[in-house]
Amino acid sequence: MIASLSTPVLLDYLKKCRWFAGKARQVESCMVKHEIPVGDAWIWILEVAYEEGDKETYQLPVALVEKLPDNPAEQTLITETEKGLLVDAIYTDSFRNVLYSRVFHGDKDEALTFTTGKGLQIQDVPEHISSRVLAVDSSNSALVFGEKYFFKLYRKLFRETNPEVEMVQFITENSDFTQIPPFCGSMTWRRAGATDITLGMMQGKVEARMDNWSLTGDYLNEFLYAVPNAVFTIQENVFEQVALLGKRTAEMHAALYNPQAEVNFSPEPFTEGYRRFLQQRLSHLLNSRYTLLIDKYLSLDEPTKRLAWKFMEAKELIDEFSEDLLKQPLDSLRIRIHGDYHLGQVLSADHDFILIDFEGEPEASIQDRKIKHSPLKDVAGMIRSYHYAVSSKVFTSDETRHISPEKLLVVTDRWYRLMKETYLDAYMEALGWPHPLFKDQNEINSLLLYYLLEKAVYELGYELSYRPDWVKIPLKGIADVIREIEKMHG
Ligand SMILES: Nc1ncnc2c1ncn2[C@@H]1O[C@H](COP(=O)(O)OP(=O)(O)O)[C@@H](O)[C@H]1O
Ligand SMILES: O=P(O)(O)O[C@H]1O[C@H](CO)[C@@H](O[C@H]2O[C@H](CO)[C@@H](O)[C@H](O)[C@H]2O)[C@H](O)[C@H]1O
Repeated sequence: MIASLSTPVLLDYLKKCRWFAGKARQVESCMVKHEIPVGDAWIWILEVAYEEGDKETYQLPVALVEKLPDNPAEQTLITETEKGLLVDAIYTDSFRNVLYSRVFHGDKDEALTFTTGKGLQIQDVPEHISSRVLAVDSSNSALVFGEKYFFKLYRKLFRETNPEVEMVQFITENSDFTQIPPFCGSMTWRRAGATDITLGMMQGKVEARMDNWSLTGDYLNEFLYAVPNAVFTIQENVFEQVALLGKRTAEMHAALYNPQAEVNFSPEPFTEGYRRFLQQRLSHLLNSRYTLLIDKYLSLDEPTKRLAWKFMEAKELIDEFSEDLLKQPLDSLRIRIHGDYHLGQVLSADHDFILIDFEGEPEASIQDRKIKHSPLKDVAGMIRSYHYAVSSKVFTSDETRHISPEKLLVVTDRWYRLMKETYLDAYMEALGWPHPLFKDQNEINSLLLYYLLEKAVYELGYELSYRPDWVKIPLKGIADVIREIEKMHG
């Protein structure tokens, strides 16, 4: 061991890191479980045990240096030791150089296996590649090589191959879909008798102007500016962008629909087991959200309380809807999907969109993230995101502060419905009809409604925990689904 650090020292450091997910939990212990040599640095595998709940495993590359780099990031220095300054090795040139070189050569040793992907260009030899740490607000760390390659160093580790590596590699190697950054390589920790653990992945670097959440926010600013003058106007280019995203989404799903693929990626029917999974997941989500909502009820404002009541009162209706849907025969198909699809996962570059972050839904276990779903789950995710975009904008919009909430709701609902319709139409048109992924329009409608509900219920938990002011957004999404179900029941 190059240095032995106590729990308080490690914890003090971890708390400075954006990627450490345990900040709000009571830590019992934090220790270095493994030390893997990489050049003149080491990768530490940390195990964090909490007073309640499951342990977590994190990756922390470390190096000993004599002096810090100029303008060090806050997370550079871990601690001072007798042997020198212990730093996060991603901030040293030598560690980054070794990573790139080993990906480039597809190098292997006892512990680490590096692979080289199709997107890595043979002329980009390690000797000529510069590197830096990218400052992004992310749950992992991002390194850039030669301004051409983006290396994601996973921080929280799972005892499995990361779904992102599987997805990006599959799309790059088995389709001609070009709207994801191509797979360029990976880094895996391999031990006899244990499952592989993914430590990093390299992809092409995107020169993105912004993500689609910000872009949509800009469109919304223009839109809301006109609303006080009783003008409802959406520029044609906004429809074009939304339709383009629908098309790119369909192309991504077409790339993932591959009947010749091996079992990991081959399409599957709606089996009994999957239906049971869906039902259990929704019921688990609902129960945990009812509990959270009751806990936080008194802190909610009046309009949010009303929406919360609507949700609680609809419990029976929701249960019936999910039972009915999962009892009826479903002949659509399931494939691997993005799984955490929203406007923030879409980068805007060269007047087009690039889709990123295929790690799956943060709350789900790594096994659940690899379950095949109808691609309508992604479609529902993006539709919910348009609802979020317009709803969150009105909280902060100066232009609309004199408009009555009722009037504002009518206007924003109209904006959302137009975006939803445009996105869905473009998606269906690009996928082509009929398509084996969907049996008929009836199944599309029911499944979409189901996934919209599931997503909004998931979001309710996220907002109650992290952004209490936004709780009304998913609650309104749930209320919309309840209205649709009521309509179906006549
Ligand atoms: N291939 C890429 N090229 C350039 N920037 C990227 C690339 N992938 C991600 N990013 C940037 O890094 C940020 C974090 O990436 P993301 O995949 O969402 O990571 P995480 O799962 O760690 O949050 C993105 O919002 C984007 O700004
Ligand atoms: O991006 P992550 O993988 O961390 O996803 C989590 O955080 C998202 C917020 O950053 C959250 O997304 C929700 O808010 C978005 C706006 O901030 C909105 O576009 C999404 O539609 C909405 O779901 C996501 O749910 C959560 O898993």
